[in-house]
Amino acid sequence: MPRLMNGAELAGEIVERAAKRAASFLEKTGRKPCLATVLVGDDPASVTYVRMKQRRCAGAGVESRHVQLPAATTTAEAVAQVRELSEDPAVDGILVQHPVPAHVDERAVFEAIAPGKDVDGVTMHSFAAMALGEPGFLSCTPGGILRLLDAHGVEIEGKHAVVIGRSPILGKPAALLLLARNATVTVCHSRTADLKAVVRTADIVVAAVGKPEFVRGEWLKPGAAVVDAGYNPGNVGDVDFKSAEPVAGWLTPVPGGVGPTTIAVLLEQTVEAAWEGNSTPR
Ligand SMILES: NC(=O)C1=CN([C@@H]2O[C@H](COP(=O)(O)OP(=O)(O)OC[C@H]3O[C@@H](n4cnc5c(N)ncnc54)[C@H](OP(=O)(O)O)[C@@H]3O)[C@@H](O)[C@H]2O)C=CC1
Ligand SMILES: Nc1nc(=O)c2c([nH]1)NC[C@@H]1CN(c3ccc(C(=O)N[C@@H](CCC(=O)O)C(=O)O)cc3)C=[N+]21
Repeated sequence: MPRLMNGAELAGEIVERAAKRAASFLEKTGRKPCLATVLVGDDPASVTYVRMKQRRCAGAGVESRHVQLPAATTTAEAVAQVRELSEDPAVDGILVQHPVPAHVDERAVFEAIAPGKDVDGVTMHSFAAMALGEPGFLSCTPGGILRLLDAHGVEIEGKHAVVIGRSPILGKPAALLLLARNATVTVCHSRTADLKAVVRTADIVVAAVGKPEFVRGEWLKPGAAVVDAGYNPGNVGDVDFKSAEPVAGWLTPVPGGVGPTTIAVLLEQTVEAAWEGNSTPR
């Protein structure tokens, strides 16, 4: 039986610490740290995620301000909105919910986030910092994944980490963070020739595919640490939990694994952003 990597519990600890720092920020400046969330369109899953983030903020003494833009918003309009938030001294962090509608240039909207407010780690600035191993805001889900591994004593240095998926906010930055910790990293994607054979050699597997129960226990090296970043409709991960459970050494549940740590890192980085700069005393 694997050791379960409990993300809900770890997230609770991270949020508790962030809440204390948010309280002292309030004491010092007379205002709470503030996260602005931007949602373009009304995709029901995105609406749910944004609500979850706002609820977590409220519980930690972080204010949230929501900007809802219609699905027909143009790239220029969305960029202008985000720029406004970037210039607003009362806003400490900005999260633009991915995905935006197909006609909107998501990269352009992300780049309108001021680097000091990129608490979701989606800008080229943050990405470059992760790639170079420089300090900066982490992409939240990969940041949470590293926290989960560390909290459970999973060794990273010198290990073979296989990341399945190479999206800009998940797979690719997860690979960069593991590399910065001296793992030997392989990044797999839809054109990978023999995925099963690669996964078989992994000490650490990060599944970020977006396909329910895609990774099977039979693919795994016995004892591997398996992180399931997938979050598919019906709260189903990208790893087939049942077949992975008898083989893995460590395993994240879905729900209660990577999801809660993602939001915890977002909150932590928002409080950090508030302390670091744009704190205008009232
Ligand atoms: N818990 C959390 O906080 C978060 C969870 N998620 C979840 O993580 C999952 C992935 O999300 P995201 O990265 O945004 O998804 P994307 O769809 O952007 O990326 C999926 C990646 O998986 C690869 N892929 C697709 N099919 C295969 C295949 N058959 N074999 C190998 N690789 C394949 C794609 O390859 P290619 O590049 O070649 O197309 C791509 O790189 C989803 O379930 C999502 O809901 C996402 C963000 C945050
Ligand atoms: N710019 C951007 N940044 C993101 O971080 C981002 C995004 N866009 N778009 C969508 C995905 C998805 N995502 C989740 C976060 C938390 C849970 C989470 O906490 N899930 C709970 C379950 C909660 C429930 O459903 O009750 C769990 O896994 O235990 C899930 C999914 C962040 N995303």
